[in-house]
Formats: sequence, structure tokens, C-alpha cells
Amino acid sequence: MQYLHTMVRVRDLEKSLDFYCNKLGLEEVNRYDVEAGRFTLVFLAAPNDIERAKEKDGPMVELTYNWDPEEYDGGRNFGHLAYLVDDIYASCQKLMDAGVAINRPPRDGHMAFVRSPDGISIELLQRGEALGPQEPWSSMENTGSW
Ligand SMILES: C[C@@H](O)C(=O)SC[C@H](NC(=O)CC[C@H](N)C(=O)O)C(=O)NCC(=O)O
Ligand code: NI
Repeated sequence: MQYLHTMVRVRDLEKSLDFYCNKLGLEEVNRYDVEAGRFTLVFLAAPNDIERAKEKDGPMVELTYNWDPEEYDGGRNFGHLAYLVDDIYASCQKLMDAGVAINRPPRDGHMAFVRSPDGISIELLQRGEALGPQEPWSSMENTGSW
């Protein structure tokens, strides 16, 4: 078994593509307009994953846009999408310059959070840093349950 994608439903497809592609840096891999179901699917991949994603063998985000408006309550059970970045400060600066609020700034040079137009939380992690939890759980032994 292999991880393939995470699907998120979006209220405004253009606003979402502007955030995920123009600001966060993902690239569009595939798009399906489904008349019968009245929805559009847009598959996005990070630059490092794009070649594998084109072969349907790489991790992606699947944006689902329902043409008929629906209410999407913020399911607490969904946490975030996480991306590894080469320079977390440069990534956050680029996002801030594009008008994106940094909900959790990278004080520790390790982890930052921003949100999509639909409030989907996006975690940015500095490449080379430990992937474990930081403050305030830094003293917690990673028992795999955090
Ligand atoms: C292409 C493949 O990766 C899919 O995920 S298609 C799954 C399918 N999606 C839809 O029907 C989109 C429109 C629908 N109104 C919706 O909002 O999901 C599907 O079965 N969706 C149901 C689900 O729970 O994901
Ligand atoms: Ni899917």
C-alpha cells in the first residue's frame, strides 16, 4: 500500500488555486470537470513530487469543488497538511509578502503553520530538523502517540 492523496473540499476554486499554487508553491497535475456530478477535481503536487505525481505515483492534494454551494463545517478530526521546506524563514516571508497570515511563526526555526482560504491548516517543517513534536512537548518521549 502507498499513500496517494488527501482530498479537501473548497468553497472557491480560484481562491484556493491562488493560495495552493501561486502562494504555497504547489503545481497542478490533473483537473477533471464532472458535469454529471456537478463538481471539479484538481490534483496538486509539490515541486519535488511532481514527476511521480504525473505518473500517479506521488503524494498529492485533491481539491474538490462542488458547483452547487454547500456548507463545510470545520471537522475537528482533520488536522493539517504538512510540507517539508528548504528554508522555513524564506517560505514564510514569501507567504507573508503574498498576504498570507503566519498563524504560528517559525520561532524555533523548525515548524510554522498557515491556513488555506477554507481554514485548512498547513504545516511547514524545516528540512533536516527532527520531525518530532517541539514545545511544549519537547520533554515528551515520542511514544508514537502524540
Ligand atoms: C478521483 C478520486 O480520487 C476521488 O476521490 S473521486 C471520489 C468522489 N468524489 C466526488 O464525488 C466529489 C464530489 C462530491 N460531491 C464530494 O463532495 O465528495 C467521492 O466518492 N466522494 C465522496 C467522499 O466521501 O469523498
Ligand atoms: Ni480521491
